Amino acid sequence: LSLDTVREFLTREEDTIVFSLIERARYPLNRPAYDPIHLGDGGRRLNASFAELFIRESEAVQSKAGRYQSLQEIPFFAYRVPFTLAPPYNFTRELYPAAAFVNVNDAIWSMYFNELLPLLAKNGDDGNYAVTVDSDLACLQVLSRRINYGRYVAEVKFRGDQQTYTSLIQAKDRDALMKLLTSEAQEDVVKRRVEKKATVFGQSITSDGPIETGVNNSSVTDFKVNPSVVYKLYDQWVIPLTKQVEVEYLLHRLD
Ligand SMILES: C=C(O[C@@H]1C=C(C(=O)O)C=C[C@H]1O)C(=O)O
Repeated sequence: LSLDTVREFLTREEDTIVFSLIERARYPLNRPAYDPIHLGDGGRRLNASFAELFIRESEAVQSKAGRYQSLQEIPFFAYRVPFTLAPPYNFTRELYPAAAFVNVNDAIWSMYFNELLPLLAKNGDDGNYAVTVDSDLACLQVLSRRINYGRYVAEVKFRGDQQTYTSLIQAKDRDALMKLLTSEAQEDVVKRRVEKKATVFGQSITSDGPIETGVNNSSVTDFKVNPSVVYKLYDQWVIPLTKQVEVEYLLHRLD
């Protein structure tokens, strides 16, 4: 584990994030999938939306299949699944055990449904609720993995400067920790790269004609997902939440 390898991991996740957003943007908003009122007895019996039920059941299957044996994966719902069906594997435990539980899945959940989804999907309802919500799950899973990977980033940064981090952790100085782990230059690189990936991955490819790589010379409607929405996703949510995970992890790093 080094700063280079954790940054390579985050870079690769950008591809998955952009493609999962492209998939979700294919479908209209499909609002009935997100409101408990449309399920069961006016929503009173189940008290959950179709999206919640779908995600909970899907995660339960994946939990049984061992998905969450890896600390890189954190479910949105808690499961009491007694055993895994998967072949056993000894995952390397790079994280500090007392801090490994840190995650911001609740914040990711509400950001995704309340802020991002309305920017991603056009108004409309085509009834394809299962495929639509399946694509939500794919987005949520990769966003969760990327953002909660802040634990690994924080572990690397802690090991790289134990003395400074230790005194700030002992002083519980969140602001100073945030400042120390922040690299504005790196954030700028990430945001500009991910916006560019959205312009490249989100084009309709034809057998002739050039591939555009700039945001400025094509109109936004040409792209399968608006590159400025992807920029905004990283600027306002992905990076700030990743840093929040880093700070929370560090605050438990000496427990
Ligand atoms: C993840 C890192 O820590 C912080 C968060 C970043 C991000 O979420 O992309 C980028 C730079 C840092 O401010 C890092 O240094 O790579």
